[in-house]
Amino acid sequence: MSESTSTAVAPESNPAPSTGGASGTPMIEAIGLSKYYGIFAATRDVSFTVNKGEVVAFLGPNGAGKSTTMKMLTGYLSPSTGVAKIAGHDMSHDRLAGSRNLGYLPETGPLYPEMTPYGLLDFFAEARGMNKKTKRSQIEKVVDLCALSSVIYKPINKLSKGYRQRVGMAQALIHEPEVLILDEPTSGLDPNQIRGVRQTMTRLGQEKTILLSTHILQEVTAMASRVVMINEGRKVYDGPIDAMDPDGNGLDHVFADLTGHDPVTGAKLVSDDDVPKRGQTQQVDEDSVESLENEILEDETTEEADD
Ligand SMILES: Nc1ncnc2c1ncn2[C@@H]1O[C@H](COP(=O)(O)OP(=O)(O)OP(=O)(O)O)[C@@H](O)[C@H]1O
Repeated sequence: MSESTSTAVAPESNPAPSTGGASGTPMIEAIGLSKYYGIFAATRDVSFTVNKGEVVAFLGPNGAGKSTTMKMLTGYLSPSTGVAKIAGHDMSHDRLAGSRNLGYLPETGPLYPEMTPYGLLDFFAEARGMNKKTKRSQIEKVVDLCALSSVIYKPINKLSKGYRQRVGMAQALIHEPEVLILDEPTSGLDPNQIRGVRQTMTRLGQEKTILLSTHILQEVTAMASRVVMINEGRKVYDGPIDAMDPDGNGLDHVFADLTGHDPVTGAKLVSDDDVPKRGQTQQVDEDSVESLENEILEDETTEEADD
């Protein structure tokens, strides 16, 4: 796995995408991604890059816009503005080529819950154009990797959440993609299942480029080397985990700080627009300052004339 090469500190409200180091090949690129539902912005101008071999945790509280960003990256949702690229392919215009390199685990788990894991994997392998022999060996491989052999012929909707999640993972891996986008892969699992998924991810992280969303902070240190964090649709941090907490207050504290919450009570402290971005000094709108100065000047001139 390559070292993280991103900048430690984030960004202004309208940042250029992080391009990583000179040798890094960008495999996942979010370039100014915004998604509007009416006037509500689910994400606002989100930009970041994940280079080949990186494992990046995509952090944020509930409703921050993680799934929306991931859906845009995978081509399941069209961005209102911005561009999503997988392995260099624009997912709005060249989704098929991008999808060849991509495995996606949606937050909702595998599609077609009435099928069996075997039926589902066979269906996706077929759709990916595999011949009989390749299909059989790929199914065996992912069933083994995701420890699914005991449930392979049971309907997916009768499986526990942990097994369903593993079926989703197997489906994402069936065509050996270089890039994995995993939306909360451990959500709703018990501690043993979480350990299992983390082990699988650690193994996969040796050779793949992974973006995984979570709001579990332990997950971050266990699996990723870098963090991209969003809050209420905006990117608030992009950098290595080590640089997130320079004062040693703990990741819980940093998470609260970056999302404008009290680190002790968890209560929301300020409106999103007032939450400072890490490394961002308060921006002064020079146009407003100038117009305010002009107004004051006009007032003073009028007063002088009145005198
Ligand atoms: N189709 C939609 N129409 C309107 N609003 C939506 C739609 N989809 C998502 N949203 C809103 O966009 C915001 C971001 O949602 P999103 O699911 O991306 O957040 P998330 O970070 O993945 O949250 P969670 O951790 O709870 O899964 C939320 O306020 C959500 O209610």
